[in-house]
This record gives sequence, C-alpha cells and structure tokens, in this order.
Amino acid sequence: MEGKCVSDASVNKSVPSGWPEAILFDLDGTLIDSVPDIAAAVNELLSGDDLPVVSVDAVRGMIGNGVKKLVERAYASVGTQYEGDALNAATDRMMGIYGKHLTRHTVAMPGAVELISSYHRAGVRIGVVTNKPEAFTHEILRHFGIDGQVDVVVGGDTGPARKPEPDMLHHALSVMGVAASRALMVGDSPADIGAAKAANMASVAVHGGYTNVPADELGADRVISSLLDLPAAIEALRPAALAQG
Ligand SMILES: O=C(O)COP(=O)(O)O
Ligand SMILES: [Mg+2]
Repeated sequence: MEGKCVSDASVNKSVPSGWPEAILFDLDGTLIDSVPDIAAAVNELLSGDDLPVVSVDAVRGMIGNGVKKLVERAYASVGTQYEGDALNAATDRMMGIYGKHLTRHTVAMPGAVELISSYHRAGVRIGVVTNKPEAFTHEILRHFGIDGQVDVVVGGDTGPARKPEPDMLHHALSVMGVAASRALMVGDSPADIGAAKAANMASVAVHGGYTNVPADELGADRVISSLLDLPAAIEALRPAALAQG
C-alpha cells in the first residue's frame, strides 16, 4: 500500500467510457474505521447494566447488520439474551450513547475521502448505502467533508429492507436514475456483496473491514486489499460490464 495514492489522473483513467455511472459504497469497515467509537459506546451501554465490557475485536465482528443486531450480539456475548421491548429499549440507549460520539476516534479508510472526491469530480454518481442510521451517516460524512459529494445516502432506518436484501441498493439507484448494470457496489461484508448479487450489480470487496467471512470468500467480482486499488479494479471490471450492457 505504501507509496500508493489516489489522484484525479488514476480515477479519470478508470472512468473514460461510461462505466460505472454510479458507485455505491458501504460505510462501516469500507469508507470509515468506526469500530473504536462503536466499541466505546457498546461498553458504556454494557457497563450501565453492570455487565462486563467486550473487546474492540469482538465488537468488530458484531457490526454490519444495523444497531439493533449489534446490541443483541453485544448482550449475547456477555450471556444476556435480549429480545422484544428489552432489546428495543437497549437499542434506544445505544443510539443515545453512540450518537454523542460518532467521530471521536473514527478515521477514514486510506483513500476513501480522495476517491469519493475524485469520482464525484469525474461525474460518477456516489451513493452511501449502510445499515447504520441515516442521520448518523450524514453527520459522519459531514465530519469528513464529503457529504456534499455524495448524491444519496440510504441508511438502515431510511425505509427499504436492509442489506443483504437488494432494496436499499435499488432505492439508491432509483434516486440517482442509474440502472443496476451501470453501477458498482463496494463493501466489506456478506451483507454488501449479498445485496449486490441480489440486485444484479457488479461488486468489489475490500479487505480489512468488518466481516466474519474472509473478503476472498464473499463472492465479489473483484477483491482489493484497500480502497487505493479501486480504480484498477474498475478498469478490470469494465469490459465485462460494458459487454453485458
Ligand atoms: O451495521 C451497521 O450499523 C453499519 O454497517 P455497514 O455500514 O457496514 O452497513
Ligand atoms: Mg460494512
């Protein structure tokens, strides 16, 4: 990775001929490394119930299917099964705790901010499709200065069924007026690649995110070691994508 960087030149080389017209990015584990803030919030939540705290590594494996699932998994990991009203109440508490510190320790993944800016400048529509709540996502994108370059944000509470269902991806594409065959999904977990496949979209999996299934085994069309390799992956995918129509 050392020495690599994202430049308008590398991005422009990767978008000369109309594919992709849109790129949909997952958020947690793909564009941002948010686990330090999420783990801190989980541990504040558990401590508030006099339960033991959990490790950052353990929390990393709980992220990707929305806040409620995260809370259910966190309590289960310390031997407490929550469901129904109790789970809803704990999820509300988690939203309150995490919502106060969305970006204290969170950093952008290498190349993420530059890529979004460059593809936006190159005329590619950008979507962020995350199981995280939409308002949190906007605040995080604002923090990193890229809210204005993202054409659509679809969050776990926006309405459409969450990833791995294809609905959030369909929603983002319909807002942008782009066909699935002209778009690419970039993500780190089974939810992202599963949703892309269900939506008949090309997909790229990025190593180093939050997934219990290794990136190589997600079934993505390409696997990259970091976002810095996205322009090259796009160039490699383009001929087949254009041939497909
Ligand atoms: O599960 C979440 O809250 C968010 O995860 P995602 O951004 O990877 O979809
Ligand atoms: Mg993710």
